[in-house]
Amino acid sequence: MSLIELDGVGRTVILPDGERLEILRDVTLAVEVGEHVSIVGRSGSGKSTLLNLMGLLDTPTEGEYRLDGRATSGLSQRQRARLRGAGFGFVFQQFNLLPGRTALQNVAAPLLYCGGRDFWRRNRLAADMLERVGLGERADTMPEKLSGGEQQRVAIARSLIRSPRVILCDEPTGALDVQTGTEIMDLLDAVAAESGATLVTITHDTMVAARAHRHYRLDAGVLGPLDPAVLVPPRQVIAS
Ligand SMILES: Nc1ncnc2c1ncn2[C@@H]1O[C@H](COP(=O)(O)OP(=O)(O)OP(=O)(O)O)[C@@H](O)[C@H]1O
Repeated sequence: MSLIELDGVGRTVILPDGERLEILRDVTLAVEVGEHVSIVGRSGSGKSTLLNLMGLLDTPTEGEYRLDGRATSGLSQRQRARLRGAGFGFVFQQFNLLPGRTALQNVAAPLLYCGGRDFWRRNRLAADMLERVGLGERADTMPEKLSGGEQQRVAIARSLIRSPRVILCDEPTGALDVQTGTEIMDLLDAVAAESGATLVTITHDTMVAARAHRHYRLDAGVLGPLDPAVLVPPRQVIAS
């Protein structure tokens, strides 16, 4: 049994003029515990839509999504929200940090609504997470005073704070230069390996994709294998 199983999944929306737009078509994908899978596609190919489905932010209009062998189609909004909060960490291109809150407050934010023990020890957990991503000294700094790479580290610390089983990354290096992007991917790989988390990375960057164990390509909403010849080994580019 796979952790994530998409079985003939589609996502169609009805546009205001009544036209049907098929964003994803017949997507079948299985992701195992601890794997790193990448999905490469051009702008508009449906990457974010696919990631949103996996993260229970959106629902398929066709097919079935099973998480840990359990069908997600019958879940209530409340059950989906609970599973999402406990099971998934998200890392986005634009960091999505709360302005006017310190790095520590940003990292602790997912624990504000979880209740129980973790609510009361949220600041200590957040400080530990910031240490883990190399920003222990910057806990009291506002995001706007941090570099792009540092902001993404804060976002990674925030994504890890509830010990997710899956980290979903949407263009995690898209707003960073190549060197900083490489450091961020090194960090993501390291923290995922340490915690045994599964990593799914969607990107248009074949160098970022090359780091995964398995690679897919999304083309106009259709998922298929990626030709390994297009993958650029990361070290080779840094060295040149
Ligand atoms: N709710 C929606 N209503 C109408 N169109 C949508 C909706 N969601 C997505 N789309 C369209 O579906 C296509 C795929 O969107 P998606 O954001 O998944 O692509 P993407 O591959 O992530 O693109 P990018 O790399 O530019 O972010 C786009 O053409 C987008 O405009």
